Amino acid sequence: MRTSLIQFGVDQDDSVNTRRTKAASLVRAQRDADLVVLPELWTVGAFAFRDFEAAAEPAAEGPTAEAMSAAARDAGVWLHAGSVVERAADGALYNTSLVFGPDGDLVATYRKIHRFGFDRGEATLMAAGTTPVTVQAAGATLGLATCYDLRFPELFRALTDAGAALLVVPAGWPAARAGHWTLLARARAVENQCYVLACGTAGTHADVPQAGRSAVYDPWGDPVGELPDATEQVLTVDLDLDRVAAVREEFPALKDRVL
Ligand SMILES: O=C(O)CCC(=O)C(=O)O
Repeated sequence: MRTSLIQFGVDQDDSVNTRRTKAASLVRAQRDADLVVLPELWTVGAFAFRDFEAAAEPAAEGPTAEAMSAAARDAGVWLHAGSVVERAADGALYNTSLVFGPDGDLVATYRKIHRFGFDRGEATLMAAGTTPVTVQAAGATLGLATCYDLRFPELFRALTDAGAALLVVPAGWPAARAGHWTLLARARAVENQCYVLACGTAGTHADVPQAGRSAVYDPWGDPVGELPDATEQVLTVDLDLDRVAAVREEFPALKDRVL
């Protein structure tokens, strides 16, 4: 399976519409991939809190879903379109990931469970999701998580228990803690014996320099592709899905769980 992680940059001189057009054209350029991934909250910027209200949209029928559905269909790829600021029917905001099939159908949504910011930012502006989500896509079971979720290994264990072989983590992770981003993503791969696809954001937005450093770790924890910095670029990697079962058979640590 070929995956392309688009380390997209949120240019705040652009309108949300322009960002959508740019992201859609980057997705359309990934026709050779089976699964394409975009980062967290790229329509607005994960740290552009003041813009969340204005950028909020319905998850399934909003303009981002429409643009990403068309881009997935045109490219003929499975698309994890990162996340949007979802406005739910009751008016609450969620940080919601969207996954589309190659026919453009929305096949999964995931509301970020762990909100970042302690007593400010996302943690006060958005409601928390409650449900771990897995979805069949591109011949594998994907487990969905978003950015700060990476610090909570119990979510990833639940996704692994639900059959995930690929843990997909779009993020807007700050450069200030770039070491944690790569360490934790790799740890999630090692402890769950899964591929981890960690798709970061490029550049700087809302005065927060981004870590970038998108990476794919295999079920042994080895990096199979890593971007070295936070420039806007695409990381394309071929995955051997049989490697998940092979690693679990060769080193069956998951079977020794007690709790
Ligand atoms: O945990 C961190 O250090 C960063 C998390 C974050 O930026 C987010 O979830 O938006």
